[in-house]
Amino acid sequence: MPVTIAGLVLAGGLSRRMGRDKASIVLGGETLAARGLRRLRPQVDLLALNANGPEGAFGELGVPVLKDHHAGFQGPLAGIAAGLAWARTAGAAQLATVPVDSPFVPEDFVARLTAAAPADRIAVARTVTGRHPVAALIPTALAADLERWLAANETRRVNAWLGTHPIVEVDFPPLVIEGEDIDPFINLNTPADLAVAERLAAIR
Ligand SMILES: Nc1nc2c(ncn2[C@@H]2O[C@H](COP(=O)(O)OP(=O)(O)OP(=O)(O)O)[C@@H](O)[C@H]2O)c(=O)[nH]1
Repeated sequence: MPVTIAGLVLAGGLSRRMGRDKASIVLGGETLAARGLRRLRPQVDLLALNANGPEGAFGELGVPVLKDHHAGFQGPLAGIAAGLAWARTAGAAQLATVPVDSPFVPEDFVARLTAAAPADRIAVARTVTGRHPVAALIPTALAADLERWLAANETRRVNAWLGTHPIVEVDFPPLVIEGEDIDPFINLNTPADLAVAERLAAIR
């Protein structure tokens, strides 16, 4: 039987450097939340958004909106924990996570990860700029392990938890746009990053 894969767009952060909620920023006529979901949808069997805004926000997107179980904006690991619990309950064997502020997630993101790693291993995307720890495919069997780890540890660094498991790093080539190499997991943290993405989205 094929493995059921759930997808999660991580949009639970505070967007302090951007100065406004990144998930609601419009790029190429759609919000980054809608864009992230649209790009991930064909790659997975079920889909959710992780966001910590007011109740009912993002309701128009038609996917479950998962809030962190851990109060106080504890970073993406809290969102991943909420996603793993949801995906496991829904019967998925693996959870693919992407950050909402990566608008060029490749069409073969999940396919490359599944091809490179057995279903019981964590697979993480890597490009020339290094590892992208929140662009990952994680067995849902690790849901309880992550909860225990969060309870037992102060740090919330994603790489700190990943380091407690064997990881398969999966290489992704650059996107070539107008002869320029672009990291497919480019991250929009600031208004300047957004200006670059607006230029790229207009071309692409
Ligand atoms: N669930 C959840 N996700 C988070 C949290 N903080 C960051 N993220 C997500 O983690 C990814 C990387 O986020 P960052 O850019 O480091 O943080 P941010 O809050 O979005 O932005 P800054 O406030 O500028 O650091 C994005 O997908 C965020 O939505 C959090 O407290 N909870």
